[in-house]
Amino acid sequence: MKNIVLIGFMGTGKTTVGRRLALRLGLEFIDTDAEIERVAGKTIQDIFARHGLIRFRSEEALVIKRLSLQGGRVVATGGGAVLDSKNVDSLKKNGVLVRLTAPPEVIVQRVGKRRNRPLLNHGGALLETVQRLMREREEIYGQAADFTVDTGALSKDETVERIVSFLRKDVD
Ligand SMILES: Nc1ncnc2c1ncn2[C@@H]1O[C@H](COP(=O)(O)OP(=O)(O)O)[C@@H](O)[C@H]1O
Ligand SMILES: O=C(O)C1=C[C@@H](OP(=O)(O)O)[C@@H](O)[C@H](O)C1
Ligand SMILES: [Mg+2]
Repeated sequence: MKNIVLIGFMGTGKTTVGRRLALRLGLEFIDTDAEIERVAGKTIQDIFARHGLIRFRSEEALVIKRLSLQGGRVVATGGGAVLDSKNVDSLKKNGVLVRLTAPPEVIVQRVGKRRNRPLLNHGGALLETVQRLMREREEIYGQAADFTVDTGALSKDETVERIVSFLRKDVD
């Protein structure tokens, strides 16, 4: 069985929905950010602050390469994971890629509570930063995705059920 891989922008719900989806399907859950933190023994914020973005991306690529060797799990990626086409190739070899989206205003609400995403923490206007990054990444997410769920007006469990029905159709 392939992995079910959640991709998409920060705050679309990859980590939260991924964990629920794994429970729902009785599969193991893995979050690439949590795995990077475990391997490095540091938080994502620390890795960015001490070593920078490029080092974070290389840790992320290593984690993705390794986890793509195994199937049958739900994988939540970090929002920038698919910016590197090598990561997309690794994830696609052994996984179906489900993209989560949400409007920028919803993203701002969701990430607003906990400012633990270094790329959104530079002190500028949050909505504008989200809109700009989203525009820059839109095409890449769209090309990588096998299926897209707009989570903007959905609860977490409704999002899970959309993914489950897509997977059922995919198997038939
Ligand atoms: N309908 C929804 N779907 C997914 N997440 C939601 C939803 N409504 C609120 N959230 C909240 O949005 C926040 C960001 O979710 P998270 O899973 O960390 O996103 P990501 O991993 O894509 O950055 C969490 O606090 C989550 O509980
Ligand atoms: O979009 C990005 O470049 C990032 C998204 C984050 O993960 P989430 O999408 O789970 O917030 C995390 O990997 C890091 O802060 C970089
Ligand atoms: Mg996440």
